[in-house]
Amino acid sequence: MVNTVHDVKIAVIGGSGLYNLEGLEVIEEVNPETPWGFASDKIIISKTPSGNKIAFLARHGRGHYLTPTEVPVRANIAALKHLGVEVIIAFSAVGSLREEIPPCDFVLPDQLIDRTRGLRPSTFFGEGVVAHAGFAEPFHAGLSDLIAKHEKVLEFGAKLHQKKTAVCMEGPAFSTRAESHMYRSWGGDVINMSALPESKLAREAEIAYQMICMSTDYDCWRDNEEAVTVETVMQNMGNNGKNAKTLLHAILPDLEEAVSNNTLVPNLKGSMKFAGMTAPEKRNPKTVEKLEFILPGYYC
Ligand SMILES: CSC[C@H]1O[C@H](OP(=O)(O)O)[C@H](O)[C@@H]1O
Ligand SMILES: Nc1ncnc2[nH]cnc12
Repeated sequence: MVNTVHDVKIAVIGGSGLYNLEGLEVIEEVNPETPWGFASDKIIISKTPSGNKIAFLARHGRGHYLTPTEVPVRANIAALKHLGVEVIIAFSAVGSLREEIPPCDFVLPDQLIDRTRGLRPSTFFGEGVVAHAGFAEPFHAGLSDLIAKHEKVLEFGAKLHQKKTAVCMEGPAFSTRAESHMYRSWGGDVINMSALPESKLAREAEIAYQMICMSTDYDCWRDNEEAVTVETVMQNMGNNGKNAKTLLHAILPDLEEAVSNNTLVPNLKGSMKFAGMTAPEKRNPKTVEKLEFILPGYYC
């Protein structure tokens, strides 16, 4: 039941300090109702320089009125999937847990540690349809490589790091110093409050998902230094926001080509077809109907 009227294959999710995409012609704003409710805000559909469509969604809403815990992530991912989205580039402001990732550097994590507290619905399944998505590699290696090729466009001396581990905490208060040290001892490189369940739900919806983390602070593990504040985060988001837009414009041609030729590896299409466990006669018809919105024909 992919929405052929819209047929938008690429989406961008903007986080703290990134509430729009500049430099692209806006075509329309849509707000589809999903079986999991409405998205954080209207989804803005724009035209790329090559004439393709691209969707933008502000994770916390434009004006930032949703805490990380309150973001309706299932509705966000379902709404994007329903528009036809196959690829999500998700931006996030993160704290750095490593000396070598100063504020303004960008990070493409390939691993993730879940420190959310079970307050966020984190699956489209349950209620009579059981399925288990593979999540050993929580981000998309092909997308990460495609993005990393464009590191040179970053300004303000920013570097781009690949193959790092993100920690996703519940928030909204920041970590204690003890927690920050613990995350470092676990191998965490950056920390945010948004990578989960966004990445997991994208995987369940068979959407290739890569988060672009933008370092804004050193969290609070540097013992004699001031701990992270919203003020520090937003100060650094000035430069980060500019770099985010520059990077996005730089990767678009390659991304559009990869999506239209279906060359992104791994190819997630069809991956959920064989993830289901529930016998057809035992499936709850109401849940089956909801799942038709994102994975049409898979469980009916
Ligand atoms: C404003 S600092 C904490 C806040 O910033 C990040 O948001 P996003 O990932 O949407 O850029 C982090 O995850 C927290 O939600
Ligand atoms: N230090 C931090 N902890 C969690 N989320 C963040 N987002 C930006 N900086 C952060």
